[in-house]
Amino acid sequence: MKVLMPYFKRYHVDVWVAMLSVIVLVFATLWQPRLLQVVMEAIIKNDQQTVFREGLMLLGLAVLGIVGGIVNTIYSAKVALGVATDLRADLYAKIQSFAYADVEKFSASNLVVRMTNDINQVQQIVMAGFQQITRIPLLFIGAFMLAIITMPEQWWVIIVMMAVILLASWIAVQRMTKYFAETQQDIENVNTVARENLMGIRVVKSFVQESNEIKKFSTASDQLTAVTAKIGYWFSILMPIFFLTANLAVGMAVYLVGQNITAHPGYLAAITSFISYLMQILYAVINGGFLMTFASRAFISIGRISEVLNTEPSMTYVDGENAAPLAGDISFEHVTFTYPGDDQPTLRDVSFSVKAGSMLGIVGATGSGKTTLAQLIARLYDPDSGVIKVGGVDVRQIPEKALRATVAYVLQRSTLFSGTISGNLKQVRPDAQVNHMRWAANVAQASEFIERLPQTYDAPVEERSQNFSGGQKQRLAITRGVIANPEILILDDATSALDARSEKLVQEALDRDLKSTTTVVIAEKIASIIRADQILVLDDGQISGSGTHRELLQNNAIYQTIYQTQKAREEGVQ
Ligand SMILES: Nc1ncnc2c1ncn2[C@@H]1O[C@H](COP(=O)(O)OP(=O)(O)OP(=O)(O)O)[C@@H](O)[C@H]1O
Repeated sequence: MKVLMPYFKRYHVDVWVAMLSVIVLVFATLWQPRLLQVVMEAIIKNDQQTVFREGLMLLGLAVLGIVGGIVNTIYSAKVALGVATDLRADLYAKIQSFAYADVEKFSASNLVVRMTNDINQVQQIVMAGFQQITRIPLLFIGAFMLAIITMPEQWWVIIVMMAVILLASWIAVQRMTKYFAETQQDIENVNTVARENLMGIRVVKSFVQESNEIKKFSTASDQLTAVTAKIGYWFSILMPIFFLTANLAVGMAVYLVGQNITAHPGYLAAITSFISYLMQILYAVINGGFLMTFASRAFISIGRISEVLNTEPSMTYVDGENAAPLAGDISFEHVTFTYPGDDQPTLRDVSFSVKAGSMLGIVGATGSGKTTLAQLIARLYDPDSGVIKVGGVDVRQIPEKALRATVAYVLQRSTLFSGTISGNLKQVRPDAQVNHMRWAANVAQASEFIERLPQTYDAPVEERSQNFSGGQKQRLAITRGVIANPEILILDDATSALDARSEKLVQEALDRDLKSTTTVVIAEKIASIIRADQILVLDDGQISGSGTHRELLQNNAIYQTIYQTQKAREEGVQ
């Protein structure tokens, strides 16, 4: 709850209005049975004047109660909405500050549930809290005292009723808290299955996996249903217990009063008032129970939100707004790197250096660590040991903006954001004009298809860029990579969906138009890196050889094997 305090402070006026309006509402609620009793006594005595006067007051009190209730609801909603919005914004900002590894640790779908479902739980508890948190104790204590004042000899009826209700609530809350925690986990599972299925819908369809996917989804969904049903079960038995107990209490009170009503005719008015107070006590206890179950659920959500807010990014950047790019030299000095949670390093004692403006090719078997190495240049992770330098500076000493201005990283399957082509390009270069876009698209061999689109550079990019083919997406990603004319351009299998001719044209354009840029090309095909100034051969996380194509062909067995295999395959195709 402590985590919410700073947020409440921002809305302190609304908080006060919500709390004070509750006092008005409770006063009106508690005083109505009292006035009703007076009116009834006046009716019994046939005192018209009192009936009229007190009746009017009763009406005024009812209106006051309604106004108090409305004001309280409006202001509670304002606080709840404001707190939820601010909390969501802070959570989002925190996630943005995370290192890549931190996002992987939580998983994307888990973070989405925390930003949506968990925040909704908080919003609901804040709303319910400001409506009920002062109302319940005030109503409970007030109704209890007034009930005893009204009929002192019936005190034990109230005590027995409360004892039964509180015991039942306590048992139910104990059980339900456990199920609430399970619910959040099950919601996450349903989200993960649905997300994976929808993102990979083409694979699902092409491998006729629909029925398997339906089964997977049903299992996750059935678990959620089962745990939700258990919560429902406890609610369903709780309510009848509450009402049965209250009705028995009312019956008992009426029976006891009935025994000596003839001796005390005034009891007739008092019993009405007494029953009203019993009902108010019941209302307070039921709502208190609801609030507690709600709260136990919301506390789990608050805990999950706090966990994200309290996570310190595993990687931080040195302060500085300096966004001036560094030179394009790269060096690795005895770099060893292990993925968080793994026990074996993925890269071991990797050392090499690349001069600015030259081309580095990286080849190796699948899983040998090529992408990992590229990610370290872009500082998506920090190494366990060793130093990585860009422009002669340890990457850990480079402000984030400067590093991003220096290194552009194009992946095999880069994400384009929904919006427009120009919007995507302007994310990298905010001042980009059409001539800049055209230049970059020419390099990436993308201008031809972009300029055939009716809206050219303002053409829409749909969610997950599904309105473009694989090759078009790669060309757009390369366009985005080159538009800011970076000092270092990493192409991580970024031309895999391009035909050989287009790939050659991209390479020629890079040589021609980005002469001073250091290019790091990771490729399956040796043809893609054959002209590199230096080629690294990675084998199980280690550099097995380095040199030009010619040198490696002479002295590196792994390189020779890859080359011969690819050559044989090509000749077989021809
Ligand atoms: N985020 C991650 N967490 C844990 N292990 C990972 C992660 N990413 C990659 N790995 C592991 O690290 C090793 C190297 O992966 P990497 O992607 O760098 O290889 P690669 O040479 O680029 O492979 P490919 O040619 O198939 O793309 C693999 O064994 C992989 O399973």
